[in-house]
Amino acid sequence: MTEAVTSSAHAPSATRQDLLASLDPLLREWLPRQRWFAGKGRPVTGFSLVAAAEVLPFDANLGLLHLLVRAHQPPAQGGTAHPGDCYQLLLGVRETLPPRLAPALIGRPTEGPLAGRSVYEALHDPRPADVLLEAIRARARVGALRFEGDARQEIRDGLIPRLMTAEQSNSSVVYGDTFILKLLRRTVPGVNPDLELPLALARAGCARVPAPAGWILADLAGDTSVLGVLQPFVQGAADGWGLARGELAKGEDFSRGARALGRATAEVHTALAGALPTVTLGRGQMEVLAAGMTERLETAVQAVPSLRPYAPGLRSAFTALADLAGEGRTWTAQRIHGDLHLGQCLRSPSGEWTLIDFEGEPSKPLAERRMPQPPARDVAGMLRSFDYAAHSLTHTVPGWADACRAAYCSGYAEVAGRDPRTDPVLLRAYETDKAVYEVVYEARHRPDWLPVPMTAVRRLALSDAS
Ligand SMILES: Nc1ncnc2c1ncn2[C@@H]1O[C@H](COP(=O)(O)OP(=O)(O)O)[C@@H](O)[C@H]1O
Ligand SMILES: O=P(O)(O)O[C@H]1O[C@H](CO)[C@@H](O[C@H]2O[C@H](CO)[C@@H](O)[C@H](O)[C@H]2O)[C@H](O)[C@H]1O
Repeated sequence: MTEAVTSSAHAPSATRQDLLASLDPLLREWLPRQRWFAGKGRPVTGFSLVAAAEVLPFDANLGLLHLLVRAHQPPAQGGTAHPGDCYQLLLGVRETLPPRLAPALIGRPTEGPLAGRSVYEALHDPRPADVLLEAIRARARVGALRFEGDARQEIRDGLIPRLMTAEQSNSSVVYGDTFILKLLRRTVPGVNPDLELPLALARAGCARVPAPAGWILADLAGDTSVLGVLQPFVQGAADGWGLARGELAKGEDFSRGARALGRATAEVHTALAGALPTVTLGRGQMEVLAAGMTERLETAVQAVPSLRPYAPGLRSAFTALADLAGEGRTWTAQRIHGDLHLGQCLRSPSGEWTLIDFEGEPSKPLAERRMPQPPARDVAGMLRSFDYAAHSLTHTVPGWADACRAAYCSGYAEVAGRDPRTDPVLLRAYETDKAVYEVVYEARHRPDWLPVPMTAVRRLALSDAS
């Protein structure tokens, strides 16, 4: 198997174009239906091939084709022209598809090099999924693909792969409940925080984040893109979102869990501040930050008109922050998680919290996601999440979210030595920014959920941190 993954390379360009031409009609239909497709609502007008590698050359009724494909789409309304997002596709190729893989079928090309064969989503199939882990173990190189790993973590063979079925922005395969490989679907060249930050935390000895055991890179035109990260699987873990809602559904308090989560968040922040550069943000930078929040609000109001009546109140959260900066206040910024919510926190059966998914907001450029930011941004994300949990159930317990929010901040303060609530203007600005983001997110992806962030919008528009 190792031999197979190391022996192939880029297909010659004429063949690559044939390959893409034969897949084009299938992908036009299939790609926009995927949960992780970022360009929903705009037609795909064509594809170009960024890279192609036969990770498993077609033989004995099975092949694994690795493609990086750019999907061309017209710009979003009011947006500027864009070369199109690049997606990572792992395509299985078989002469005949066994019935168990029927749901994974993408289609059967009618012409070109794959004519008459079944092309399917390879991650559903244990055999090609196994080849990826083998390639990491073997530190293989296939065309532009580079499979690497941490020599100190043993990856034993024989781990049975299964594709995660959870709603995700990417795709993950669990190997024998020992490792989990996340394959990033929308790929961008450059250092990806989903690998960068867990590696930095592992080096700093922070055990709150699973230490990367392997990773998959692509070297393209002088730039490297991160395509996948393999991490230890937290066995028997439950995520904070399910746990918090479970307690609330039973009428139970979740403040002990929230306090422990606050401590875990502060541990990660402290480790990141020690491992990577921190900067001081003064008037200029904070005014830019507040202006960015205001701009996002204006865009959100255009996209979701029901925000309009609350816009002045929401805007005041951002002007209050700019005013404070104008008075000479400074803030320390550092690398943070960037998209922290209850769903990114896993509790092991022994009660330890782990934080996952350091990708940041995937829709933002890498440079922006990698910028140091005040840690209050992550704290605000978690505070929003407790509020989300409280409003996502039909019956609620009065004061439940407030108790969680207070406990989380207290736990954070116990470790960090500073309570996020002592900076209410910054916290309100970040909470408001997040709630506005959530309104747009829900309007686009889960319209039934829109009332949840809208409740917060009404509260935040009326609140005053001073
Ligand atoms: N190390 C891990 N151990 C156990 N489960 C994990 C681990 N990492 C991720 N998961 C599970 O996989 C899901 C998706 O992972 P995540 O990194 O959030 O992917 P995405 O960016 O695609 O949303 C998580 O919600 C969690 O249930
Ligand atoms: O997990 P992702 O990185 O894909 O984050 C996106 O989807 C989240 C929903 O799955 C969304 O989070 C919002 O809903 C959560 C409950 O489902 C809640 O815990 C969060 O607090 C709330 O923001 C997230 O905003 C979005 O970026």
